[in-house]
Amino acid sequence: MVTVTNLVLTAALAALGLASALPPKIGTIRTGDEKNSPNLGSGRASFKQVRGSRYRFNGARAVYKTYLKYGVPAPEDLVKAVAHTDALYSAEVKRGTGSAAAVPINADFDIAYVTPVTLGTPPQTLQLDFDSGSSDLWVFSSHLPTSQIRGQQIYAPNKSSTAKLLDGHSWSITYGDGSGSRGNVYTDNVTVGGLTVGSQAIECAQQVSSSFTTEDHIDGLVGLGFSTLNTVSPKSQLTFFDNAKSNLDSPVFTADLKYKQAGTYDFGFIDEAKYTGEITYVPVNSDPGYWTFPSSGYAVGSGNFTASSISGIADTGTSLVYLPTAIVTAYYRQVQGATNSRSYGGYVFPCASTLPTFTFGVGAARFTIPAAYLNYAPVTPGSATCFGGLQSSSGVGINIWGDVALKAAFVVFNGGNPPTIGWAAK
Ligand SMILES: CNCc1ccc(Oc2cccnc2)o1
Repeated sequence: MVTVTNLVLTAALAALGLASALPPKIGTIRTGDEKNSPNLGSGRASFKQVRGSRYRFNGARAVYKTYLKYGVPAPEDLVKAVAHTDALYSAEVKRGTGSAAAVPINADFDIAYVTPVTLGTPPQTLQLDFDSGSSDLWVFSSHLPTSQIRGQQIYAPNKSSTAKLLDGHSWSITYGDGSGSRGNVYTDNVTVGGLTVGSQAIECAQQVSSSFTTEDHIDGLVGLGFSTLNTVSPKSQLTFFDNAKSNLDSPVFTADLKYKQAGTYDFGFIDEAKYTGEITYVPVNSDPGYWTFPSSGYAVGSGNFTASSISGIADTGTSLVYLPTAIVTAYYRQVQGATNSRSYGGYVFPCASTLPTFTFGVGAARFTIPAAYLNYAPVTPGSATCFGGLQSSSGVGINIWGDVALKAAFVVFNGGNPPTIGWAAK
């Protein structure tokens, strides 16, 4: 790719009549596949020329080349035109997309999903929990006491030639389930599914809570909430998505989470093969920093749909669905043997119970969570008592559409202005 510096230098030489001292490289014309060329060995060779995938016809540059070819100084406005179109093309070349797997961390039930993320130079790959309910990208790191690491992959900034300490900065975060972590901050290159952000803030853990230490399949989180929630101090940092947005073909990421199998997170594009029918978009209130959107109501099993505006957040980092007590009690009234257990901290029922589905509305669209998703897991391994995938939000303080709901749909997180969220069947 021709840099503007090269161009200005060439122009300067051209102006002095010393043209073509730096023959500019125009696009990349890929020659034919030499080893399969039909007439090698006869002392003659011809190569099929094909247009390079990155080739962009640039008229101003073609004219400019003619001036160079005949050693005629190019007029100033032509040189400017060439520089301008090159800059446009280089911006276009930089535009991108990414696509990466979201893999359940547990074979038996979907506690959380992790996605491979490479950090630094040479690349260090960690499995991170993409969390639209928070906005810190933090990792298990070489700055943690070894007593707090139990099998997790760590990021070692001192082993990355592109890592830079964000001097004097720190972070500390606590999640809705009481877990948390804190530490210092570096910037480095971060790549997700082929999409790279240079100088992404990577928050290196110096301390993690016990539930992170015991969760050995999660090496950290990638916050995909709004950057206003970021905890880095004294200067808060941007999320991976906010940093990537201006280079994405479209300012979106999508979640296609699945029940007990790997799904995908896509960045910069909407994959039509991942959903059926239409996507229903509704407004997002990003003020609290979450992807807060209005649901239009609910139905339990084959019962009537109750129209009711429910404000809640789409949170890929939370396993379950947390809704107002009135809705949750209406659901468990239909489940034989269900009780709201203080000892287990929520609604439980005999694992053999037949569960109804749960349908929620987004605008005029309706999404039904299959009964299997709502039988979340035995309260302890092998127990005949199971914990519900739908729980009351009264203790949480906010309604949360976690993975149990998200994996029943294809969800578009549109970071445009204004932000919206789209839901589609799949
Ligand atoms: C289960 N506690 C540790 C843990 C793993 C992933 C997360 O992250 C969370 C937890 C709750 C809400 N949002 C993100 O915490």
